[in-house]
Amino acid sequence: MTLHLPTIAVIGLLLYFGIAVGFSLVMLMLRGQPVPRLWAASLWAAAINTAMFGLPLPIPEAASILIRNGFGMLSSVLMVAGVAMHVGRRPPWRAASALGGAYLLGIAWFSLVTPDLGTRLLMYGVVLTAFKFWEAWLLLRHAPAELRVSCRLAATVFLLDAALFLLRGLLPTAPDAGNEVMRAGLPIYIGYIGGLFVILAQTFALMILLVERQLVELRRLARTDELTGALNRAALLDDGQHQLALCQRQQRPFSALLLDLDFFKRINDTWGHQAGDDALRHSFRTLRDDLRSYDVLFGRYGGEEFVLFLPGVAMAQACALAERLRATLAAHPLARVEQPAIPLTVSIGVSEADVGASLDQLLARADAALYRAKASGRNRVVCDELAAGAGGTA
Ligand SMILES: Nc1nc2c(ncn2[C@@H]2O[C@H](COP(=O)(O)OP(=O)(O)OP(=O)(O)O)[C@@H](O)[C@H]2O)c(=O)[nH]1
Repeated sequence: MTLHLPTIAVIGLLLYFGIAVGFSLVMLMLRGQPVPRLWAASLWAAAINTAMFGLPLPIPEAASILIRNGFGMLSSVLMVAGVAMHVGRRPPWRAASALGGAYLLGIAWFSLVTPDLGTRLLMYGVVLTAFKFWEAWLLLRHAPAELRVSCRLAATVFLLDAALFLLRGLLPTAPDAGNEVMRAGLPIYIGYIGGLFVILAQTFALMILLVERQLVELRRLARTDELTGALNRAALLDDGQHQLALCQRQQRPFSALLLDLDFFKRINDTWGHQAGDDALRHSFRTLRDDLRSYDVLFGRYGGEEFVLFLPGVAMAQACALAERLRATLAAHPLARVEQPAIPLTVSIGVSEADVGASLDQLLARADAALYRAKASGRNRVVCDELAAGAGGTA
């Protein structure tokens, strides 16, 4: 098989342009997101770099080498910046540009002052290896827990790419090769053709990173109440079911609080729906802040009702916590700009799960207790009388 560099470069060029176009479409789909934008720009810079490799320009060779390598470095800087942003780090613009700039100075020296293809290839291999290691390190070291799978897969591909860049850099070219790098034989073929496969693998790795992020975001949205940012009813019941089953297996107590804001309709009717929404947000945040030190499930059950599940907590402690929450909200009215604050109170029903009880039964008993709290004047806690040792508190 006879291979020569321009052939490989043309194949790489077609591949890179195809990938750059495809990724730009992905970027348009995910409009507004900076990471796909950086990666699409990186792939375009790599495509131009490859195009200049395969299709010689009518300009002096040294200028062509510098411009070509400039696009190569631009591609690497954009890629590592995108990877850093993807894992929630600040893009390392300065460090990456410094590495790219130092590399370009070296390339200028070894193309203008003492032209040496072997040294340029060595430098290219080493610097690209450094960039790929950097990207893999960012993905492995800083991946958020929920994105770990895709980050590990992508890091593996980046490390493979690093190994191929190192191989290509370290393999000596034939002494009289000139631009005919491929004359060095089979290992060089493997390095360059392997590189083409890794371009594809890297594109899929980038797609996997984006797909997992979108899935995590969709899942978060599906579990979140839009108005308050609390867990929504479906997520609350789902997680509650799971925690209740776990507590029952471990023979630990499990309690539930049903919290209902008092006279909420009056807030809407008196100060408007917007003030009602503000009151809901404020109530949730105030109660959540008071619960920060507890390992609990707290979310919006619907309308002006919230539910708190307390795994491992028995009735007496749950009632004490409910009383604390009631007092906290009563002490924190909704402050408004240049208008009187709106006082807020909450009625709370508390229940504890019996052996083998379902979540529905637990909530029904908390609801019955809440009904009694409302009937006996509101702004109070009632603990389910069926639970052992429990009593109402006002
Ligand atoms: N602003 C706003 N109001 C809501 C929202 N969800 C439910 N509501 C209102 O909450 C009010 C609840 O009214 P009621 O069920 O009569 O309860 P209440 O006025 O709090 O009376 P008690 O619970 O008996 O103290 C209704 O007017 C609903 O329209 C919401 O997301 N935003």
